[in-house]
Amino acid sequence: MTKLTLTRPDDWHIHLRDGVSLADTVRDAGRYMGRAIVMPNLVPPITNTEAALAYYERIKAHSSTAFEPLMVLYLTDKTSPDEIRAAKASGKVVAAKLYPAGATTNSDSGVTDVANIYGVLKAMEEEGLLLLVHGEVTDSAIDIFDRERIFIENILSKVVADFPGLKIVLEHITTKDAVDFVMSAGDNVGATITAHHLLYNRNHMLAGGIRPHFYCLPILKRNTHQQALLAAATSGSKKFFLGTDSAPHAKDKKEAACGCAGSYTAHAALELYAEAFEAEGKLDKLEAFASFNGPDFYGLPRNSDTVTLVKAPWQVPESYPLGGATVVPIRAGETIGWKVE
Ligand SMILES: NC(=O)N[C@@H](CC(=O)O)C(=O)O
Ligand SMILES: [Zn+2]
Ligand SMILES: [Zn+2]
Repeated sequence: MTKLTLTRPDDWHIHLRDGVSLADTVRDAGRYMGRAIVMPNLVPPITNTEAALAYYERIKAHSSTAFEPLMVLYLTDKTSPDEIRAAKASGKVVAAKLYPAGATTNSDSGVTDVANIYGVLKAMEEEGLLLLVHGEVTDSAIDIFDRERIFIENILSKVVADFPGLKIVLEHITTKDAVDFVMSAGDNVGATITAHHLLYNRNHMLAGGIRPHFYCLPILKRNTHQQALLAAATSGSKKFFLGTDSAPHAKDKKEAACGCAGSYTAHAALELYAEAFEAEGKLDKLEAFASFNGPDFYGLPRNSDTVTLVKAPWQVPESYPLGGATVVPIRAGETIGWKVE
């Protein structure tokens, strides 16, 4: 196949950052994505509706296309059920995000114990606001490669059991354990999968030299987990959908003795997913994953126009501008086989 037309996709998990970076991140995200779930882990985080609406306007000011940001509240130990009701009433906030405190980039104000947000989760269940989850435990005694599995076993399984009416997205899943958990849960539990977790495993990051641009959280796992993610994404199951977790950090913050977590893929998101699906012989399943399953899960309409991917290899630049700095994208200096027309 050399040409593939699909319903316009959406990105159900992206980091657009703020300030001087917005012009660059919004341009990349808005090239062909119809909508994007915009992560709230700014400094300071988006913890209330007023901040979410102000952030929405800042994003829109940089968008020359119909690109529509879908806003997310950042849950803390102090979030109130009233804030959830205000968020829902705004019409712009569609979800709230659980970051276990300390689990990832800018998560210090996150939730220290899910018991602290049970009243909030109840309100979300009643209001129909989705719960998005960074699914990793933060216990320093737990091996970093086990943190997603243990989170599912010890925390998420209980939340799912206690709130059967709450729609939950386990974000950026990285393990066979997560695939199995989501598959065995009810229709109210789904998951996003990144392009980089489909294309790479921890060997790409660590064998033959350490490659900091592959370092993201949850961390790339072994090949058997990558295979489970590929099988899930291309299975046709409605539970799995596109969320790039494109998470830019300036080049010097990545290429450092203690580098930041996050990989940039918004320059070529659909193109990278197409490669992964093609390698599996499952390009016919890309449209459901990229354009149908996300809106269906969120209860939003599918986009009505299309985008076309063509087989036209191109070389990715060594870096892209990011505010006054630069970001090194996934596949920098190398070739990608597909291009969106
Ligand atoms: N994925 C990452 O490694 N980093 C994200 C945060 C996140 O999504 O966990 C970021 O904001 O940089
Ligand atoms: Zn995360
Ligand atoms: Zn993320």
